[in-house]
This record gives sequence, C-alpha cells and structure tokens, in this order.
Amino acid sequence: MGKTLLEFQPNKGDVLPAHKFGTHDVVALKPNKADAGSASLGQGVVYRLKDSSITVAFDDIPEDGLNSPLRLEKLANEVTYRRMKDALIELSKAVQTGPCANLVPVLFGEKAPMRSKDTMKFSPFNKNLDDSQKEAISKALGSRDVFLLHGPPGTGKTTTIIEIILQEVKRGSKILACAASNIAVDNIVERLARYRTKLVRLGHPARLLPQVLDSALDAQVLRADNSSLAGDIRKEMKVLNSKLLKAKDRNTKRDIRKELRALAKEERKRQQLAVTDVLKNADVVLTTLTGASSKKLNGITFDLVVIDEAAQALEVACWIALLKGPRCILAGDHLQLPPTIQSVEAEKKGMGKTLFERLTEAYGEEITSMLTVQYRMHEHIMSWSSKELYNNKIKAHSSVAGHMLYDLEEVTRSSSTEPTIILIDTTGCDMEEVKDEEESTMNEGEAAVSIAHAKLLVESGVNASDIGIITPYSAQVTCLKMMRNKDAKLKDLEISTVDGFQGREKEAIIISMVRSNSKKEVGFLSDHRRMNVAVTRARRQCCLVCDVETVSNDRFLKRLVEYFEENGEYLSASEYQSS
Ligand SMILES: Nc1ncnc2c1ncn2[C@@H]1O[C@H](COP(=O)(O)OP(=O)(O)OP(=O)(O)O)[C@@H](O)[C@H]1O
Repeated sequence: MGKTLLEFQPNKGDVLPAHKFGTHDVVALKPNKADAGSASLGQGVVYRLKDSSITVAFDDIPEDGLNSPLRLEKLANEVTYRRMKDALIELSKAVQTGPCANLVPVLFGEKAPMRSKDTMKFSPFNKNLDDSQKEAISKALGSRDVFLLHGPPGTGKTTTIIEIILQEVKRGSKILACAASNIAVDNIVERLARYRTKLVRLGHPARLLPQVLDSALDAQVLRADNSSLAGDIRKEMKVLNSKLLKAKDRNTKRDIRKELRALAKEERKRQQLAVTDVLKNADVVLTTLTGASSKKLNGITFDLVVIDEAAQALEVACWIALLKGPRCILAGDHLQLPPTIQSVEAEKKGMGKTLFERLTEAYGEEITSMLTVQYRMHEHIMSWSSKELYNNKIKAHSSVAGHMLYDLEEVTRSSSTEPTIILIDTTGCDMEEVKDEEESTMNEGEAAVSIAHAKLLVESGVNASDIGIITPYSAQVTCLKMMRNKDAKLKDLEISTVDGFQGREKEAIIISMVRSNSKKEVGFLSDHRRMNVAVTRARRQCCLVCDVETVSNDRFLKRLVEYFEENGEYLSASEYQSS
C-alpha cells in the first residue's frame, strides 16, 4: 500500500532484549552510533512485534545507511494532544458558522434536543434484531441533533450501530463513523463491508487489521484513475531526470527543470484529486476520533457523525469528530470503565467525565435508548450486574440464558465445569497482598489458586484459549503470567488487567481480586464500573477468587460476594492449596 516494511533483528542473539515498543508506536530509525537528537534515517510505524524481530512500516526507505548496525527510538506521540487542542480552538469558532453550529448549544445544555414526533418505520437489513434494538434504531432515526445508544455488556451495541448506519445511507446521508480505538473502527468496517456499503477507512495502513485493508483510503487511492495518471507522470519525471543528468547545455538543462517542476505540480494535484474523489464518493467514512482531524477531510461535511465506544473516549477527542456534522449518535455504556486519566489534577477538574455520561445526566431518557437483551452471559452471571447497575432491566437471550461450560464440544461434566458461578475464598489461608517496586499490588497465593482452577478446567477439556484470568492490578498480571508460563498446557490462557479486557469475552473468566490485608482496604476495587466489566466478560462460568473478609468491608463488594455465595458454589482456597 505504498509503504515499505522493514524487519529488524538483533545483532546479538536470536531474541530481542527487553523493550517497550508496542504495535502502532511511531519510531525513528538511526545509525547505532548516533547521538540522541541527531538526524534520523527515517520515521515509521511499528507494524509487527515478534520475539526475534520488529517490523516497521516506512513511507520512504532511506537510500543509504541500512547496511550497518541500526537503532530504533520510540518517539513521543504528541499528535493526539495537539489535535485535541486544535479541536477546542476550532470549536470556539465553529459555534457560529461550522457544520456543527446547530449541535453545539444542545450538547452544552443551552438548547433542548429535538426529535421527530412520528415513530420512524424502517425495513431492517438485519432480520434478527430484537425489540429493544429496533426501538433504539427507530428513535435514532428520528433524532434531529443528538441520540445516545446505551449498550450494556453483550447487548449488540455494534450490531445496532451497523443497522443505523445502513438505514441512514439508504436515506441518502453521508456519515462519519468513529471510535476511540483502531480495533473498534475496524470492527465496524468489517461488519459494514458485508453489506457492500460504499465506505472508506482512513488511517495508517500499519494500524489497520489485515482484513479491512481493502477498504483503506490508501488502497482505494492506488486503484483510482487519477492515481494511475500520477504514476505515469512519475515515470515521465524519471526519464526527464536521467536526461537532466546527461545534459550539458545550460539552456537545455533549464528547460528540463522547468518541465520537471510543472510535472511535479501536476503529480501532486492528481494525487490529491484521487484522495478527494475517494472520500467524496464514499457514503461512510470511518476513522478513529483523532484521525477525524486529518487534513484530507478538510472541506468535507457529513450529515451524521456516529461515535462508538463513546463512553471510553475523552470529551475533547469526541469533539474532533463532532465538528464535522450537524447531528450525532453516540453509543456506549457509562457504567463500564471510562478512559484512563493519568493526571490527578485533570481528573479532579472533571476531565474523566465523558460526553456520554454528561449527556446522560443532562437529558436522560429523552435522548437515550437502552438495549435490554444480552447475547453473552448465562443469566446467573448477568443477574448481579443487571440488578446492581441496570435497574434489573437486562434479560438474557434464550440462546445463552442457560448455556453451560460442559455444553462446549469435548468438555466433560465435572465438579469444576458444572457451576456457573464460583466463589473461592482465601480468608485465613495466609495469602496477604504485597506491593511490587512500582507500588502495584500482588498476591502470589491467590495467583496460584487462580491458575489451579484454570488447570482443572483444562483437564476437563476446556480450551485454554477459552479461559481468561483478569485482575485489577498489573503486578498481579505479571505474577500470573510467570506461573502460567511454567505449564505448556496453559500457553493459550489469556491473562490481563480488567481495564485491558473491556470489550472482550471468554467462555470462562477467573477474577483475582488480590486485596487481602488486616486494615481491610480495597482501593480501586470499589469502583462499580470495574467490577461490572470484570464479571460481565464471562459467558458460561465466572469464578471470583478473593479474601471475603477484606473485600466485604466495602458495601458494594459485600453484595457481590453475597450474590456469588447465594447463587453459586462456595469453596475455600485451602482445597486448592492441598490439591
Ligand atoms: N439481535 C441479535 N440476535 C442474535 N445475536 C445478536 C443480536 N444482536 C447481537 N447479537 C450477538 O451478540 C454479540 C455481541 O454483539 P455486538 O458485538 O454487536 O455487541 P456489543 O454490545 O457491541 O459488544 P460489547 O458488549 O463487547 O460492547 C455478537 O455475537 C452478536 O452477533
């Protein structure tokens, strides 16, 4: 796609030394001996990471310097912050004249939202939609400025968004569809592409999933007429350049240079036209929120801006996209985790409150529809969350309401696969928490019990890749991973922080709560949203490993533990210790 992939391997040994590169990072390539701050050979985006190599996508490969030892430097990515700041400045101007001029007073509480009085009828593309999804779509289609789609875990929020987009395209709307993360944008692209929608995905190809590359702007531009004309011009320029090198006469040289300049101008124009053509012809343009500030979108306005995962995005980031249109639909769940704010100051000043949450508080049901059928969890797993956070409004779809771990192929019915809900109590088992060097909390005893339960499930035939252990603390993640790596059978067992697992699911989830101390402090476990995310990742079995005495000191957690005790299997961790 016009980029070049270079794969870098270590000079010494087969395995890369410990590093902090991640996919999508921006990196500079330098000669190994260069000083920090000296010029780089090129800048690229990390495309793939393996134990033995790092692959980086470059726009241009450096002509010299690749045949000696090299160094990659991770660059601070300030772009996101600069783009958010620019959006705020633009917002202050857009209030009067921008495409979003009508929307701004509504989103700032100065003007009441409007909606069509009639119920909007539509003939669905997806024939499986449930009633709450259909009602939400109808309400969304009738909204004149803002609509909130509240999607509790597993209720088909993205399914509903896809249908809204398809209906809007049918009406003739041009849509900008965004989400905070690349993966969430790609998820929409993949699902929309099945309906043959005219769409284009904006973003660096190295950051996109391979299966959506065909929809990428770069790929479509390469296929465009104007782009092949630009290619022909480049060939012509190459011929002229070699003529220039050979030319002796001053006048001839001057004429060739003049011609080259004209061709270069034409080539740029053709390239830009190719980009504009693709963007103008698309019914749906998809990008991340920060990607929406791309210069390529200058001058293009939309009839509707759709933001998925809106409750996980900073309000400022949402504004980058909202500036582009007069109407918006935000989808999310403010009862799951908001974006992480590193700065305590910013948190205090309210930066952690998302636009989705703010609008929910300001307008509530007037502009919101909540989806109420969930397609993930056994009803016993769901009920606690439904009662604690969603006013008992969520129902389990019949296809999942009673599904058991032992219904899975090759899984046998055993004492470990039979229960849907399990509480493993570590109280009195000498499993005190400790802090690591970075002040994160961990609990080795509890980690061992969690791993032991995962092992029992695998012995009953559950695929290790269908099991996840999640924990609020990063030190516990490290500790659990070390234990897992000792057992080849557990290779595919996924271990993550709760925050890192939002949006995902597994057949069986084991939650290691970690906190166990005589002061009975529970720290950030008490955040309702974090426990909501943790429990609702599980499809068929949810196992809570904790020191009941410590966590029961918090009223919300006490109710959680009581729910598990009353509706599930209670085990003491000592049973796992002895086995
Ligand atoms: N009406 C429906 N009938 C049958 N299955 C459905 C329906 N709606 C959604 N699903 C299924 O439920 C699952 C979750 O759907 P989707 O990905 O749209 O949910 P989501 O709310 O975006 O997920 P998350 O909770 O991760 O945010 C998918 O497997 C989807 O196929």
